[in-house]
Amino acid sequence: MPTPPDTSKTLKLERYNSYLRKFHSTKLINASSKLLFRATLLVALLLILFFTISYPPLSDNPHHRLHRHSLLSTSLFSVGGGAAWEKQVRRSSTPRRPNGFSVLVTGAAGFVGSHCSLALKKRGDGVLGLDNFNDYYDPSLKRARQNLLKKHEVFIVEGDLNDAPLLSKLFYVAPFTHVLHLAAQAGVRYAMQNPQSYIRSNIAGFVNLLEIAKATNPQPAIVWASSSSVYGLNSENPFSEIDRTDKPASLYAATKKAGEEIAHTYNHIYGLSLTGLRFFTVYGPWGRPDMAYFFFTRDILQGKSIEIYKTHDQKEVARDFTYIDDVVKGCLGALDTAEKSTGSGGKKKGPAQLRVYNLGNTSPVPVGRLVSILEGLLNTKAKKHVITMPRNGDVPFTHANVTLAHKDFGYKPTTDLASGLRKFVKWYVGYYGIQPRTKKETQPTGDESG
Ligand SMILES: O=C(O)[C@H]1O[C@H](OP(=O)(O)OP(=O)(O)OC[C@H]2O[C@@H](n3ccc(=O)[nH]c3=O)[C@H](O)[C@@H]2O)[C@H](O)[C@@H](O)[C@H]1O
Repeated sequence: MPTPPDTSKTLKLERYNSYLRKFHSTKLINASSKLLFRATLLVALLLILFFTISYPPLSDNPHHRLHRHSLLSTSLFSVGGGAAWEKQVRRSSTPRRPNGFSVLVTGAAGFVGSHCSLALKKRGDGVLGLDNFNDYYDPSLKRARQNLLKKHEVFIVEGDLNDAPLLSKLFYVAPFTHVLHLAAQAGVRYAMQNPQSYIRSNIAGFVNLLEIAKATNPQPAIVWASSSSVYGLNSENPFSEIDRTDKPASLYAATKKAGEEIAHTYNHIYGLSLTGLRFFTVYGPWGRPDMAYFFFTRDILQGKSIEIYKTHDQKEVARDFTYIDDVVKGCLGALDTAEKSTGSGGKKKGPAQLRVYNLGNTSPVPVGRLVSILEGLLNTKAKKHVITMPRNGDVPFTHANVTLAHKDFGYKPTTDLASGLRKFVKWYVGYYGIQPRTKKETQPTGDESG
């Protein structure tokens, strides 16, 4: 019988191989588990880091518990410009003086907005600007104002009042104590060309801002720009805050009047502290090119004719022109005396302050006189064309009684039209690089009337 083959060696070898296979697969599993564990840990750490930078703990920022919910529910972590952007928002809005304010200034690249932002920043308040840089007038002027503010460390976020996620994010990132709401569609006559823009900015945008502000915790106090135009066809003289304002002459005026009523509602339901300021034809350096004193200056210098309105009963049209520095003092006075809102997170806790003030110059000047002052300052005779005021929403005259603003925060305008226009013209020729004309160069031209 043949001897059976010796399998003991083969068996041993197989057992050994199987042991080796088991050993290697266990090692492989261990290694991949370790790798998976480390990767998970890294991702977790990165996530923690991201949320810590983007959203400080609520205990650090009690301002917006509600907004955390809305931000999460609508996936708004991506709103704004990331961590560096948020840092800029925080830095700009943080006050540098003890008990300083943190103010959101809407319309910060605008005329009144840029002046107020600088004044607040200079005294140590935190200021964050918001502006949509629309092209109602030359946006390069708004960019120039933005650059000026940047030099003074005021950051302007580019965005629209109607952008609720953006506003929520700003209120979440920066605990504003105050809002100075100056963003608006301005201009009386333009309302006939583009009525919807007045509804979008002055009504829908304002309501959007109030909706966000009322939901914050604590709510900010709000000071906002109303207008002398709310007096409309009022015939009381001078205009006092207790006079009727139910006869607006333009859609612009109607939207500002609507703003005052909307302010009443948010004060009544939610306890928001609201102060409306009725500005009277504000003028000065860095002003608005759509306003008469500004484009009269441009047209006089370019030798173009200008139209001076007279009333339907052949009287001169007059305005209570108010110099920007006086208005800025009024805005800061209103902010300083604004009481805290009483509501929190959308619930009213008690009665809150609701105010309206005239901010005018108390001294109306006919438009013809304004033109004479400009002619003197520019050493140039204007080509005047006097016409009956078109039916464009203009009112014949404005005249402010400022007793209330004086009593409550010491408002006292100190700049007459001639001194204010001198400062404006100095800025204008400097900004546009115009060589001032000497008396000899002046070309006398006859006044044209029509
Ligand atoms: O107080 C306000 O609440 C408003 O003030 C400003 O409106 P107004 O007082 O109408 O200023 P502005 O247009 O400069 O006309 C000045 C004068 O020139 C007359 N005017 C105007 C144009 C023209 O071609 N000829 C002319 O005689 C005109 O009849 C008027 O008498 C802001 O623009 C407005 O946004 C709002 O803030």
